[in-house]
Parts: sequence; structure tokens; C-alpha cells
Amino acid sequence: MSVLTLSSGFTFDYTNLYGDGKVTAKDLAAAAGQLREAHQSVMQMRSTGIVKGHLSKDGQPEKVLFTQLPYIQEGHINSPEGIERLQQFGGSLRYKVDTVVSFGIGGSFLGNKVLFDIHCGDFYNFKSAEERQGYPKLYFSGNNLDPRRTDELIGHICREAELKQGEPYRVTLIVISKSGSTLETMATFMVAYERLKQTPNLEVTVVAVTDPAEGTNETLLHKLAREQGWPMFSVADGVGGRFSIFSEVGLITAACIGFDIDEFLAGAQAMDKACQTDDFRHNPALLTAALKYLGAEKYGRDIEIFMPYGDYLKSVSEWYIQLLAESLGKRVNRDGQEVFYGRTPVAAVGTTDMHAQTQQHQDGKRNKIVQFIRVLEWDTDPVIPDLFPNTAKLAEIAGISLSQGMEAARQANAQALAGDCRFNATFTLPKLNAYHLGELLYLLALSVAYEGELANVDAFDQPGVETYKRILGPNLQKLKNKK
Ligand SMILES: O=P(O)(O)OC[C@H]1O[C@H](O)[C@H](O)[C@@H](O)[C@@H]1O
Repeated sequence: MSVLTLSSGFTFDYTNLYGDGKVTAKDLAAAAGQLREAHQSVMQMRSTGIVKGHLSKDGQPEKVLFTQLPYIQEGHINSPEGIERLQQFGGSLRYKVDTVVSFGIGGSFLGNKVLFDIHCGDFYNFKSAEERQGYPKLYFSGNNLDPRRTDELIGHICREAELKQGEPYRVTLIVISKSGSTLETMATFMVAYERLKQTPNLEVTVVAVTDPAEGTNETLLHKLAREQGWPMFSVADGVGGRFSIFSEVGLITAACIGFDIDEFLAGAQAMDKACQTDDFRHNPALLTAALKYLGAEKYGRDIEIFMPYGDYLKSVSEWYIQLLAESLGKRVNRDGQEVFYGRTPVAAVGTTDMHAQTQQHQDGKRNKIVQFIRVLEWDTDPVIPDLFPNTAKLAEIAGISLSQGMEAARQANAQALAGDCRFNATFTLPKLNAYHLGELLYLLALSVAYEGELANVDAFDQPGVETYKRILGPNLQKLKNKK
């Protein structure tokens, strides 16, 4: 067994990624110099924010500061006052605001959805205010231009306002956009704001989360917020969208639902500390990056199936898709040579996708790594009752808890894949709580930074997404002119 165990109980089991027929000790030994250099570069990024070759969208040198986020400190992006302000904001909503709608897409949505799913689950918005401890209902929008869902969400809120007796129905719209002008976010926000403002018995307020720059670099959202007097939170300089869950971007959702910000950042901080050793066998982010990088480069495993077991972890897969795709999917390396690097991420969830994707993982091309996530201990865990003792097949599973069944299924999946030389690995979270979630998400973010170094690509830009935007902008103008 090859398992790296942290003092918190978080583990990385890479037994099925390492050894004969997998990434070998020889492969790792041959890459030792590269791993050392990658580690030095990441340590330099930590202390100075400087990453070789990284430029902003405007071609200016730009610092990378996400490793600062776990540390709440005076003068840091997450300062004690900043966190206090977030908590006060969350507290100010309790028993006062009925509904929050969070508008955002990509890095301004995916992490927020993770926090919501893990903390609130599917049925939160059906619960009473008391059951939600006074926190408002919370919906997401802006992550598409879907006319039907946008319309239905607004209709639903308006109906709730109609039904409310006495006090007006209070809605807070949180508009999150680093660039401050993303099409989906701004379009759906404007549609919703206009309709909600016109609804009787409904009071609507707006909060903006955007780049705080003023002057010539001021974002459109910042300008609007300033002119309209909306309260603002920041997407700090040096924190890219896909790394922003630990900043005010993600933490504002945490504040709105009473998710434990301190524990979440403490988990991220513990992981950051665990990743400071240059011994790759004991550095979870470097070890993960090294094995996946070598798996891709030497063995052609350039698809990553991200497969947590448990419904509410599916959004972690979706968050990871953006992290991996935008960070490592690069045409050129930092020396300007074409490399077409990056694993293609695939979102999956167990056990569900064992009945949909596993056929391909088991029998398709040997070009994948399956990354499992497992939760060791669940807060609630119903036991399958012996309801039909005379039906042998059902009696056989009686007495087993659902989580035991789920873990047995994951183990069987991992074993079956490993038995046919199909690379896989498992992260285990002792429990599904803020601390361990912080550990996991931070580990993934840092491993992507390491892999950028190993592959010599800029993990912090996303030039490819501008290509379609350059076509879309003029096309939207043409549509407007036709009217
Ligand atoms: O936060 P925003 O500026 O609105 O950006 C939202 C998202 O849109 C872009 O297309 C980028 O590719 C993403 O990296 C970003 O997270």
C-alpha cells in the first residue's frame, strides 16, 4: 500500500498509481531534479507571488497570491477585519432577508456552489427560516443564459413575495464578477433586478463582488456599484477566479449560509503547511502533481475522471473541471513552444456513474486516471432494513449501512480498474466538514500550480477562452442592430 496520511486523518492513497505497470520509482527518480525545481518555484510563488512567465490578460506581469488566502492576517488579502465584515454581512441577513440570489459563472460560481451543496444540501430552500437558523434561502443564477430557468427563478421569488403576509419580502442580489462585465452574470442580473424591483411587497438590495481597482482599470460592475451605492466586496488582485473560493468570492456564500469560514481556512492552511516539504513523498500536492504529470507524459493517461462518492460532492467535480481545464489545458509552454498540454477533466460521481461511465473507464482506452474521493464517516447513515427476509437477494444486503455499501462499491471499482492496469487514486476525508473540505480544495489548487511548473505551462492564465469571446462580442452587436 502507498498511502500518505496527514495528522488530520486526510489521506492520499496512490497504491494504484505507483509501482510496476504504473508510474514507477524509476520514473520518479528520473524526475527528481524537475520535482525539486517545481517545489522551489512554488515556494517562491508563496513568498513573493512571482511565477515565471505569468502575465495578466493585458500582458502585464501579475502576481499569484492564492497561497496567502488560508492565513487570516493583517495586511493579507484575508485580514481579520475583512473576515469580520463578511461575518457581519452574513449576520445582517438573518431573520431579515428572505432570499439571496448569487449571480456568477466559472470561478465566481463553482466554488460557491460547492460550499452550498456541502453545507445545505438539496432541500435547504424548502426548510423554514428557523431550520435555516434565520439565514435566507439561497439560489444561484448567472451561470448560464438559460431563459427558462431564469424566468422560473424570478417567477418563484415573486410568488413567494405575494404569499408573504405583513412585512415586505426581502431579496438580496449578490453579483460576483472579477472582470465585472461577464455576459451571463450581468444579463441575468439585469433581467432579475428589473422584474423584482417592479414586484409589489418586495424589497430588493444589491451587493457587488468585483475587482476593487479604481480609475482607468475600474470594472463596469465596480462603477455601477459606486454610482448606485451598493455595498462591495473584493476579488483581490492576484487571485484568479478558479482559485478564489478561499477569498471573499467564495466566503460571501459561506457567510450567507453560516458555513464555518475559520474552519474552512484552517483546513486550507494545514494543507498549505503540509505541502511545504521538498520531500515529494510527504508533500501531498507535489506527489499528486508528479504522479499525474508522469502518468500523462509517460503513459498517455491524459483524461482525469474526478469521481467523489456522494451526491453533494458532485459540485466539487464541477469546480475541479474549471481548475484543471483552464490551468493546464495550454497550447504553448512558457518558452513559446506548442505543447498542447493538459488532461481532459471529466466530472463523475459514485456510485451513480458506475452505472453510466464505468464501462468506458474499465474497457475503453487506457488513457485515464480515475481520482476517487471518499468520506470515511458520515453524519447520518441509514442501515438497510431486513424488510423482505424471504427474498434472498434483499435479505443479503440487510444490516449494511448505505455508506458501507457505497464504500464497498468504490473499493470494488478501484480494484477492478487496478486489476487491468487502469490508473486510479483516492483522497479520503475523515468527515465531510468545512475543515476537510478546505484541505481537499486547497490541495487540488496547489497540485495544479505544481503541475504547471512540471509541464512548464502558465497555470494562471486562460488565453483560449478569449478566442470565442472575440467572435461573440461583434455577433451580439449584430443581433442588437438587427432589431
Ligand atoms: O468572475 P468573472 O470575471 O465574471 O469571470 C467568470 C469566468 O469567466 C471567464 O470566461 C473565465 O474563463 C473564467 O476563468 C472566469 O472564472
